[in-house]
Amino acid sequence: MFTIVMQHLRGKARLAFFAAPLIMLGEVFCDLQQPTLMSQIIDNGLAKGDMGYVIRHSALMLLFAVLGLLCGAGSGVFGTIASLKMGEALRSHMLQVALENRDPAGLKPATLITRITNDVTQMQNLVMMVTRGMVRSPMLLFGGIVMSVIVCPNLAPILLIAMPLLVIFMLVIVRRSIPLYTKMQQAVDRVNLVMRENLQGAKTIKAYVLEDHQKTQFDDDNVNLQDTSLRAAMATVPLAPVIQLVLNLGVVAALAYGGNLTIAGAISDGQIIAFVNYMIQITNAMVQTVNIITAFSRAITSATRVQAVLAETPKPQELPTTPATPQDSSIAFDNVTFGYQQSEPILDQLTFTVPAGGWLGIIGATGSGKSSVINLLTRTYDAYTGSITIGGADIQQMPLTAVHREVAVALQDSLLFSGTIKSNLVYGAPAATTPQLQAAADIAAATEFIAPRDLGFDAPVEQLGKNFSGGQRQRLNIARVVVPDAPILVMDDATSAVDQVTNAAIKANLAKARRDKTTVIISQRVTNVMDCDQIIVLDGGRIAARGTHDELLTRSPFYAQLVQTQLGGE
Ligand SMILES: Nc1ncnc2c1ncn2[C@@H]1O[C@H](COP(=O)(O)OP(=O)(O)OP(=O)(O)O)[C@@H](O)[C@H]1O
Repeated sequence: MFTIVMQHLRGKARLAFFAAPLIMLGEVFCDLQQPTLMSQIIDNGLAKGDMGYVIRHSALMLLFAVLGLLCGAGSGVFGTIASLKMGEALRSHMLQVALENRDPAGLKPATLITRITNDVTQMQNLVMMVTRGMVRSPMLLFGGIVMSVIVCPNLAPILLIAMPLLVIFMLVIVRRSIPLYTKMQQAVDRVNLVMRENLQGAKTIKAYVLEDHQKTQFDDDNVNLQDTSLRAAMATVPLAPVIQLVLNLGVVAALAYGGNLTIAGAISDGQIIAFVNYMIQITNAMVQTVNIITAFSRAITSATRVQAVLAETPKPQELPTTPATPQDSSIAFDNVTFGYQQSEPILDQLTFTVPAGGWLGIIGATGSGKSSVINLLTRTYDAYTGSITIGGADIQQMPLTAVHREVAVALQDSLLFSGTIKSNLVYGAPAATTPQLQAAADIAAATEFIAPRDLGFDAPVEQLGKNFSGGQRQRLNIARVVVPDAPILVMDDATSAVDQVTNAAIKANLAKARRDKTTVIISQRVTNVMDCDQIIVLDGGRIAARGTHDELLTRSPFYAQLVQTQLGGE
């Protein structure tokens, strides 16, 4: 946990982290002066009727109080800065890990969100408490004990009995509470997951009239969260009252025993009052220590969960000493075999080539492996056998960014981000000009719904593109992928939600814009692939047939059947 905190405290934040406890030492020093000064006022001022002594020492008490206040405020400001900056750096690091992770299966969004928000907040709380309390509490505790023994050694045995009992009690409670806090964080994860699914699937839930069912399920998870939170809180509840009780009994013992000693003339009234005051300071310090330990136990659980996310950091890509550079935009798969789980091959000994400027169509039943081909081409997964080259360059020998510059992919799931149409279209080419955006929108047949909007390309896009229809989102997605004009364009079922007429227009526009540029069309619609130079029919991860549209009509019963079903007698 300390490593994570220190790694994310940089520059001024690290300075603030160390400055806060140092300044806090000033407050502790000032606080520790008060009981002694009070005792001196009673014994040397009031008892002897020396009002000058009383006034001078009262002024000194006031001075220490003001100095202590200033030190406390300064320490608070520095502690807050350290805590906020650490949280900011840690959140941004975790988000970066999540974004760079090439196998998103390891990081489920719901748990990731809880970890980035809730768990980081627990760690921030700890930083805040550590910077203020870590010095204050032990110093007040230690200083209080030392000062009380110095001021009134006769009453020291009371402390020697009370303190060890309290320390043992605290350790037992903390040991019990840590596993409970782990369970509580898991319950928060579960509530987040269910809430996220319900919000995302709101339409489906309504369509199946499942509102009550989903609500009951959510209530169950909520009750579970409440139970675990309550049990975790209950585990630490006895701490403060027990500490208070033991130390109050100590005060009573000090007054009773000390009273007898005063009568016997062994100690003065001022010494008893100072001792009792130090005991109160010790009590406060112990309660603060308990709070810190509770925050520690929560933060340790959170740190473990945060560490699990940071551990997903992709290993830095080992760049080849001489990176391969594609000579052109041709693609070659040579004997490629791949499975998401090693035991189950999804692609089996796949071999095909697309010459530079060629158009390849890939068609096949659902689950036949069409998208997996593209997952390999874009290096989303690397664990395959055989070789894949672009322009003669092995993609394993190319930096990932170079692969992504070569290959632009329009996926079926057209995810838009909140912002404007323009901010979405320039994702792959930040310097794109308005005429370039206009040309891309024309190709994607998106101009017809962009132009009528008051702000045109500056029109707002809501979260996930909710203010556009499914087909419109796909058209914006196609425009976005066309803007950078990559050497290789892949359309993976990218027009599945677009109507037939618009689909035909997009197809014609693309054919014109990318006449001599390598293009791969993956589709369930025969019309989308039938004009390609070469069409591959995939079946269970194997190439069942290949050829032109006319050739496949005779070579592939599956293709012929598709044509018959989709085009009828045409
Ligand atoms: N990330 C993944 N982890 C595990 N298995 C996967 C993953 N992605 C796909 N698969 C499996 O790989 C097989 C091929 O999936 P793929 O998405 O390549 O098929 P597809 O032909 O594109 O299907 P569709 O036309 O339905 O999009 C399927 O059986 C699928 O369940």
